Amino acid sequence: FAPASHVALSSRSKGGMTLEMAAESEVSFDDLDGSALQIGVLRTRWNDDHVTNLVDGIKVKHFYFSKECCRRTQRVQSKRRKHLHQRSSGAYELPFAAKLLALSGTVDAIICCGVLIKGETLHFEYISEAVTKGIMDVNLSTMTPVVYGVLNCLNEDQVKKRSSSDNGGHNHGEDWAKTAVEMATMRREARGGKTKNLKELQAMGFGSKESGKEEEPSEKKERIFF
Ligand SMILES: Nc1c(NC[C@H](O)[C@H](O)[C@H](O)CO)[nH]c(=O)[nH]c1=O
Ligand SMILES: CC(=O)[C@@H](O)COP(=O)(O)O
Repeated sequence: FAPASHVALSSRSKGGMTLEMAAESEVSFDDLDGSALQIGVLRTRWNDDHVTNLVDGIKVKHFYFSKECCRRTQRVQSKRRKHLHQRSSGAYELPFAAKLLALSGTVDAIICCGVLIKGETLHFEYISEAVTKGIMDVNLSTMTPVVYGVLNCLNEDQVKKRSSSDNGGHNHGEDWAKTAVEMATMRREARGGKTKNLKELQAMGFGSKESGKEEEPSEKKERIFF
């Protein structure tokens, strides 16, 4: 096989060897329209600067679909600021916050955004595994798409190459935003255009069997936190 320096940046996994990074996105998406969707972004305060870069990447792609969409989304964002952007302390707290947000019924998809960097102990391995599993659990137990926007890196250099387009890097937040829109659209289509499905909520212990009607989120209801 060729040494890393001889291989194009975008062919990271060829020949079973580990290359330094892939600058370009390795996945393509169809044209997406996120204008009617509410995407919740949960981010950590750990590794604040890197996570802020990732969230900036998410916003760029979340709002890029059209100018009209951009204006509308920003309006919704300022009205529902709390729904769209919440901070948790560390990555370990993300699945819990995501479950709360999913069960609030106010969003079509969630992006959990954080950065774990290996230290001296096994802490990194345990937290990474728990967060990965926790986020998948929230996906399936709440039937809300929760995007895994967590970088698990051995050093800060690896983080920089994946959280910023500077110096030939690629901001993964851009792909996470597209993934959220794609999955939220898939969920809406599966539900015939509705945000909430009463049967699903009942299966999770929410909603009332008597009402017999599908509930849509109400802006007037007092909500704590989300
Ligand atoms: N070291 C990192 C952490 N550690 C904190 C944990 O996520 C958690 O907040 C704590 O164990 C309390 O439950 N978090 C990150 O997001 N990134 C790190 O590099
Ligand atoms: C990912 C971590 O939590 C890590 O920074 C902890 O560091 P250490 O293993 O040196 O305690």
